[in-house]
Parts: sequence; C-alpha cells; structure tokens
Amino acid sequence: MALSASLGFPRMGARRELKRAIEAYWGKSISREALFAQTADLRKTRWLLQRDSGVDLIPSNDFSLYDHVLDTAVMVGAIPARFGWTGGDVDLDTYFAMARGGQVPAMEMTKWFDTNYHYIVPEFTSDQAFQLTSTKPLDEFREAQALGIQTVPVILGPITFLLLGKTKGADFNPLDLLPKLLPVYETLLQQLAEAGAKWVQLDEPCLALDRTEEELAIYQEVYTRLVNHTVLSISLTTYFAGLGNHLTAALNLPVSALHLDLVRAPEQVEQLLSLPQWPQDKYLSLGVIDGRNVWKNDLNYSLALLQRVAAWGAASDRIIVSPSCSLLHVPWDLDTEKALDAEVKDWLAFAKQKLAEMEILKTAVNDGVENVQTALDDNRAAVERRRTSTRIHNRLVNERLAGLTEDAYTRTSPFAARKSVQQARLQLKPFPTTTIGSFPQTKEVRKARADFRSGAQTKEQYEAFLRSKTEECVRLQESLGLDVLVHGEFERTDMVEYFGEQMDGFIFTKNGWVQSYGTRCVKPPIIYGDVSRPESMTVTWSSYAQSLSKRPMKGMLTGPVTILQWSFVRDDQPRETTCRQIALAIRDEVVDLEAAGIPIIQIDEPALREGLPLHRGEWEAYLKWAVDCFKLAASGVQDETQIHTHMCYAEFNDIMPAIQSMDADVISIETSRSDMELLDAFQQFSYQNDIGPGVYDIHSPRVPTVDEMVFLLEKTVDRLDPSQLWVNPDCGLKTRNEEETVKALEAMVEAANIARARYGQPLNA
Ligand SMILES: CN1c2c(nc(N)[nH]c2=O)NC[C@@H]1CNc1ccc(C(=O)N[C@@H](CCC(=O)N[C@@H](CCC(=O)N[C@@H](CCC(=O)O)C(=O)O)C(=O)O)C(=O)O)cc1
Ligand SMILES: N[C@@H](CCS)C(=O)O
Ligand SMILES: [Zn+2]
Repeated sequence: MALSASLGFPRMGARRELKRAIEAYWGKSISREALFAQTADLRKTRWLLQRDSGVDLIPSNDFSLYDHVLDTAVMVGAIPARFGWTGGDVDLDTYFAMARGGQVPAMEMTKWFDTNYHYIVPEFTSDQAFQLTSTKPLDEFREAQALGIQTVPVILGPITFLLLGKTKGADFNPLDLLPKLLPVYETLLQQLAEAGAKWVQLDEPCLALDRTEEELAIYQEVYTRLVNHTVLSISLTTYFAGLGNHLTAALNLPVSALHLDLVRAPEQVEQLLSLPQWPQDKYLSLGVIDGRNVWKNDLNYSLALLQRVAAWGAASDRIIVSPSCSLLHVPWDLDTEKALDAEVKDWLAFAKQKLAEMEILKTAVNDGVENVQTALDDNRAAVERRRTSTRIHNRLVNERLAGLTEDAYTRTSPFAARKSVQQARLQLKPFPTTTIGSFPQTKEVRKARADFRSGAQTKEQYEAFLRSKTEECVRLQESLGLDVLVHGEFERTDMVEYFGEQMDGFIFTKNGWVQSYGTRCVKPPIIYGDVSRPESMTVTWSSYAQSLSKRPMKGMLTGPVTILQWSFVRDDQPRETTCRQIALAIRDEVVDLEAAGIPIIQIDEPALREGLPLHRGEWEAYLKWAVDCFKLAASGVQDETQIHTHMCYAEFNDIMPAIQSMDADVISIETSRSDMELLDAFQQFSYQNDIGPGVYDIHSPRVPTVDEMVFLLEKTVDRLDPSQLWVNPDCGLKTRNEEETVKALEAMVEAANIARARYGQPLNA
C-alpha cells in the first residue's frame, strides 16, 4: 500500500494560538506551565487533524517554540558560551535569549533557504563539544503516543545542521565536527527506538544544493553509520530543489526512504524513470503537492505522475504521497476564509486542504481511481475554471511591458554625477543618519486598525489617528537629530501586504498567516492575475509627512522582487513576468512620489538575495531579471532624486556584481548581528555607491550602547571610505516598543556624531 506523509505542519495554529501563548509568556502574563499546557493543546490539535485526514506518517518534533534549527542546536548542546550554560537541561529563558538576546546579544538569524522563514544560525567553535541535552523529540513522540498516535519524529539531519551553522574563531570546515556530533544523533535514535518509534524523518535539504563529490561521500559515510546504528527506518528528506546530478548518489544512501521535491524539480521523475531499476527496497516519497504555494493541486496530473512511477517500479507499495516540503510555509486552513472572493477561493488549498488532496491521491493509487472519481472530476473542473477565468489577464499591462525600451532600465547619469547633484540639493552632513522606515507598530496602532476594520472606528477617525502618529514620529526624529526622516509606516499592516492590497491582480486572506520568525507571522498576498496599480499608493502619507518638516523625507516603497518573493505567486506564467508587472506599478509610484516633491525614495529589496535559485547554475538568469525589475522600478526619476534600497538577512558576497548593477544611490544593509562581516564583500568588490551598514540589531529588545555602535562604525571605516557611509539600524523598527526605539536611536545619533568628529569630511557639494 502507498503511504502518505505530511513532512511537517504549520505551528502557529488556525488562529495563531502559539504566537499569543509565547508572547503572553514573554509579557509575563502567563506562567511557564500555562505555556506548556497551551502548546500541548496545539500539538494535539495538529496531530488529530492529520490523523483524521488519513495521513500515515504523521510528524512530531516539527513543532517549535521558536525555530527548529535553534531546537537542534540546543538539543546537541551547541550553546554559545556567552549564554552561560553549564550543562543539564537548557532553561526556557536561555532558549529564548539565544533567539532574542537578553544580557548578551542574540544569535544570528537568517533565511531558511529561499523561504521567508528565518532560522537561528548555530555557532560552532573548533573545540566544539556536543551532548544530548534535550528530550524534546522523545517527549513529543511520547505525547502523541499517549493520544494513541504513532508519529515520525522529524530531526534536522546532522550534515545540514552543521552546514547551516557558522564557525566562530578559527576558520574550519563545520563538517569536521561530524565525528563529535554523530554519537549524539545515535543516542537520540536509540532513545526514540526504545520509546517505540518505527520511522524517523531526517531533513537534509542541503543535499539538494550543489555538493562536491567529497561531500556526497560524507553523506554516504554518515548515513551508513546511522543506518547501521539504528533499528529505525530513516526517511531522508530533501526539498526546495532537485538532486540534479547527485540523484543516484542520494538513491544509493542506505536509508529506507528518500523524499524528492517534484514541484520544484519535476524533472526528477524522468531522471528516476531512466534508471535501470527501482532503488533497492527503498520507499520513494514523491512530493507532488506544492508545500510552498496555495494553489489547488491538479490531482489528475499528479495522479498520472504517481502512476507512472509506480508502474515503472511495479511498486505502488513503495510510494509515499507527500507535499513537496513541510507544510510549514502555507497557511493552516482555507475554510476559515469566509470573506474571500468565491471565484478565487475555488482555486486554492491551504495546509488542511492539502492533506485532503494527499488522501485522494493515495486512495486512487491504492484502491483505484473509481473510488475517488467524483473528487478527481471536481478537481479537474476547478483547475479548468481557473485556467479559463477572464479575471487573470490584462491586455494593457502586457502591451506596456512589451513596449519597454532599454532606457527604462537606466538612470540618466552615472552614480558620481548623481551624488553631487543630490548632495547639492540635500546638504547632508557626513555619516547621515536615517532609519529603515517603520516605527513601532504598537498595540495602539494595531488596535486602531482592527477597530477600523471591524467598523468600531470610521475611516476619518482612523486616518486622523494615523496622521497624529505620523506627526509624532516626525517630531521625534527631529528631536533625536536624525538627518533623513521617514513617515513611520503606521498605515501599513505589512510592507508587502499593504502594496498588494492596493494593486489589481492580488487578493488577501483574513487568516492566511505563515510563520516568519519566532512568533512573528506574515500574511502573504495571493497574486492570481496580471498586476497593475489603479492609483498612487503612498503619496498621500509621504507628502503629509514632508509637509511637517524641512528635513528631507524618504518615501518608502517595497521593491518588485520582494513583493513577488513574499507573496503566493501565480504558477501559470514565469515568475519573471509577474515581477516585471509589479516593477512597472512600483515605477509609477516612484515617479508620483518624485512629482510630489519627495527628494529621497527607498525601494526595499530585502528578499532579492532570498530569491536566488538554490543551484548556482540558475543564478545568472535570475539575477538578470531581478536586477532588471529593480532598475525598471527605480529608473524613472531625475538625477537629483536619491534612490535608496534596503536588504536584510543576507549574505552578499556572492551577489556583489548584481548589487552594484542595481545602482541604488544608497543601500542600507543588515550587518550588526554578524559584526560587520558582510561589509567585507563590499570592500573586496570596491563597491562605489553609498552604504548604510546597520549599526544595531532591531530584532532584539536589547538597547545597544553608544560604544558598541561606535565600535561597529570603526569597523566600517576600516573597510569603506567615510564619504560613502550612512548610519542606520539594520532593519525597520516596527517590532520594537517606543521606549526601546527612542533610547536606541538616541544612542545611534550620538555614535554617528562621534564617528563624524573622528572621520567626517564634509561631503563634496
Ligand atoms: C522585514 N520582514 C518582513 C518579511 N516578510 C514580510 N511580508 N514583511 C516583513 O516585514 N520577511 C522578513 C522580515 C520578517 N520580519 C517580520 C517582522 C515583523 C512581523 C510582524 O510583526 N508581524 C505581525 C503581523 C503584522 C500584521 O499584518 N499585522 C496586522 C494584523 C495585526 C493583528 O494581529 N491584529 C490582531 C488584533 C489587534 C488588536 O486588536 O490589538 C488580530 O488580528 O488578532 C495589522 O497590523 O493590522 C505579527 O504580529 O506577527 C513579521 C515579519
Ligand atoms: N521599510 C521596511 C523594511 C523592512 S525589511 C521597514 O522599515 O520595516
Ligand atoms: Zn529589513
């Protein structure tokens, strides 16, 4: 019999119960015991839902109070010395301090592959020791067992865990730590087997990235060792990319099951079918349901694919029907969307609906198509309704794109010439200070918006409130002595959702939350059709803010690549085409802001790096269109208008030529958690344009000291010319509270003044 596996389920709960529980614990309004009780309820709900949907291989330990990579680091005792851990169980508050900072800085956080999920980066020293410190996988397995549910513990595989980490102090290959790490995995597997587990899912997404022969040999060695050591059946899970040339090497690993992402890399099917025979006794987990998007699966297509693979191997009993990856990256349940446009809703499936899709496919494989004929026919009709809908295409948008010429992608003059006219206009001091855009989205702000949405506040009341917050924000920035001001982004729920809400071709959910990091969630808009901008989106707020101050106001926009990357994107045309459509809409907004007298416009592209394909061979093509889209958005203005961009959580080393070719006048980047290491790339590349390296970590509630920031600024002047430098936090301030924000910005301005006194040359007019 074919089986089904869900690989992982959203953690937050249908109503973001996890977020509320953890934030209540942080706010000291519930106890640790209450937090444990509430999270146990949530785990139970998830397991029951999956059991009742017919899933055979139900995951456990896919749940986390913050992040599963952090859980793994804690589990193996990789706890950086600064957290003062002396052995034994890791206290919950130490766990949260590792993620969020406390007395000492938090660990770094970065993107989980090409998703909008962020993980905490493990830190390894060359003398790193490991020990099993946590019983979390075992506890969750037993918890489910007590409910009568046999689960598959999900563990981050040892090789991916090490490859995702960062070495501290001496430079060494983290894989050198495997001999010390593997005994911990062996003990864990043994404990799970003793508790009654039969399967364990070891996630090794790094196996699907470009890997050397030497690394593939390490995979072979490690998995041979683990398999020999355990009675558990190991399911090795790859996702987000195809295995490419090392599919055979992966199939030769002595594990019981190998999972393939057939949505991202459908060509793996042909690769498989060209093999002489079914790989030994292996189960193949075929990821045919998109775990990264919200479109209803074309079940007839997927079934044909499953049947081809089964027929090839005469092995329907060796197939596991699964999503392409964990369902962590899609919202919980479409059924809660009562207000969603009915036509588009009919095209969608969230996590719960994807479980039902898996069940239909599994039943068709096991019991014959006739047992699910109605479901398959209904699905075929829905897929056809979407394909032929008149709401998808907009002739004007496509004609405009087709008519673009080269000059739409280039500023009038080169950077040096622009810099001097901009300086003549802006008269900025050396080391100009600014922020990344958002100011605290306090409870008060969110409540006002919720009241407006529920009808408890009128539009006039809500807008008056937003104006008062904006004015307060402008006055605060003036009094702090910031040089380039922002309006604070109080009117925005989210930097992507806000723009999507105002463009055609998008729809919105009420509850389609997806975890971004820790308790923070995003509600990605859904792009279902051609994108256009009916009217200006930000001009009113930026103009209002500029009218309040003589200092330059920075208009704030989200860039096309980021809007694309953080939305659920239509899958019926290339992503590039959708991105170019968004770029045109943003270009119109940039031009409107300029016409309204806004002298500086920031086009945020924090997701540009995240969108890089996981295989290097595909980078060039992606970077070409991604940079084109940014330039299309940015190049409609005169030389005297200063274009900024902002990026966070990214390694820039390998995309420097692309960043330079974006040709933004100023780029602000996240660097503080990595001690300005990222600037090395800018230095090595002799980056020409201006840079604002983030001088403090906004994700931590900890207020940075002046000295710390001066120290970081000194590192920047070691690497870059002082006349290139701006001073800013490393991302927007929306998650911070007002008190933290004021104190941190006060210190930042003081640090900038110190840098100015030490290194500042007047900027050339
Ligand atoms: C910069 N980042 C972003 C990413 N992706 C995005 N799409 N947007 C980003 O900004 N990726 C990389 C990083 C990730 N960083 C963050 C930072 C902060 C958040 C965040 O704060 N998320 C909020 C939700 C934001 C939102 O949409 N809020 C709405 C709804 C608020 C709400 O929950 N309302 C309550 C009622 C409120 C009341 O009555 O008090 C409710 O519905 O129950 C809004 O502002 O209106 C979060 O809380 O998780 C995300 C990613
Ligand atoms: N302008 C946005 C960028 C976040 S990446 C903000 O300040 O929140
Ligand atoms: Zn940012």
